[in-house]
Amino acid sequence: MEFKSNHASPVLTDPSPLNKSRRGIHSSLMPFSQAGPSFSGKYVTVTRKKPAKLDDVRSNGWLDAMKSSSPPHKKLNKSFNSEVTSDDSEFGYCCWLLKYPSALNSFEQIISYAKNKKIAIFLDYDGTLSPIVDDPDRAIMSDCMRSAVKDVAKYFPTAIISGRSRDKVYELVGLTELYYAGSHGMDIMGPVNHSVSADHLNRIKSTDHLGEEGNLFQPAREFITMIDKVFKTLLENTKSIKGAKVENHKFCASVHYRNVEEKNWPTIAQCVHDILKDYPQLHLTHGRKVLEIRPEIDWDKGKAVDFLIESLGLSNSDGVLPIFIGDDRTDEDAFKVLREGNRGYGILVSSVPKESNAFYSLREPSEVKEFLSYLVRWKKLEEEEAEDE
Ligand SMILES: O=P(O)(O)OC[C@H]1O[C@H](O[C@H]2O[C@H](CO)[C@@H](O)[C@H](O)[C@H]2O)[C@H](O)[C@@H](O)[C@@H]1O
Repeated sequence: MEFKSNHASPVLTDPSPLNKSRRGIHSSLMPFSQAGPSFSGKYVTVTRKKPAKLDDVRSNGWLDAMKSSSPPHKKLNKSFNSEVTSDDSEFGYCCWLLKYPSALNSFEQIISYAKNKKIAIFLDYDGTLSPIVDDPDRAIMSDCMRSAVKDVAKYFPTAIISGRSRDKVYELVGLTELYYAGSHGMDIMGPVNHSVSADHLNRIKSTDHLGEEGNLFQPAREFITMIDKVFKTLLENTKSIKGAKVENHKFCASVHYRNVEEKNWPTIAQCVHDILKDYPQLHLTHGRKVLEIRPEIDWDKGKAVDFLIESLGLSNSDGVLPIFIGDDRTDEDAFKVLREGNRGYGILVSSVPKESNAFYSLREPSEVKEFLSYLVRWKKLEEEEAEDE
């Protein structure tokens, strides 16, 4: 079955830059002219920055990228609900499942491949362990999810790799038995007891939230001051845009537009563009209704997965099966690393069809919880059987 077509395709193709060659926002995409005040004739006229024609922005794909960056809210779906629409989208989803089968329905297959292998679990936070909500500060993980993650970490080395700051994600998850990587993997606290190759020069010994010794790896250390400055400027420049929210993740900064009226999205884009113009050492990535400014270094969630696998002493082995579960564009880097090396499974969490480097899919965080519980049950059983033998 062909999923991609120009019309009425069930698949949301992703027009945003997943690859590094399309980083940043070209100035032609911006809504305002860059010219300053001009003076003419006998009257002094100040040329106001003019909003660009929406059509220009649209034809360049910028607004499309912003729009397609997250599925619509459930509450919106309801208000526009019609049986035909929901049947159509359900059909589209079922077709999509042929390409990205449900990890729950494919569980037997996954564990048959995992037999005699050591599974390592990598989890994204927002949209994977917690549902997507309007206010990023209210993205709370349920108690059942917390206990599912806690259980899985008893049996498998488990790490959370989030776009949020490491401190923030630890605060939200609150489990001491995991490894945490914040800022899209630019801030990793890994285990200390395994040797890591010498090229990871930014690795230093440190203590974790419990005061335990760990290996702290921060490849973008020199950007901390710059990101803080960028965060403050963004805060100032977006303060008049209703609904805009800026976050400082220490090694990257985010500008949320989920709660901003669509007509103001070009203004958000302008603010981000202005920053990128001033800081060529930074670049843009897209998340779910969020623009993120990151250091221009060769590091992402995929590299973070590799780093953690090595830190855990699990690299260089056919006996390891890494599984990464995530929901947004930044998770694609990790899916890609696992797919390219044929090393493990990426599982995309999505309730709508979209192109991905993942192998399997789960519809929403509740299915993630179920999948983690399946893994625990299977492992327990395997251990009990081994004891009986
Ligand atoms: O890598 P993640 O753990 O998935 O973090 C990615 C971003 O997550 C947060 O934003 C997203 O979730 C919010 C709460 O549900 C939602 O309001 C927002 O629209 C989403 O983009 C976080 O606030 C971002 O800073 C992270 O980069």
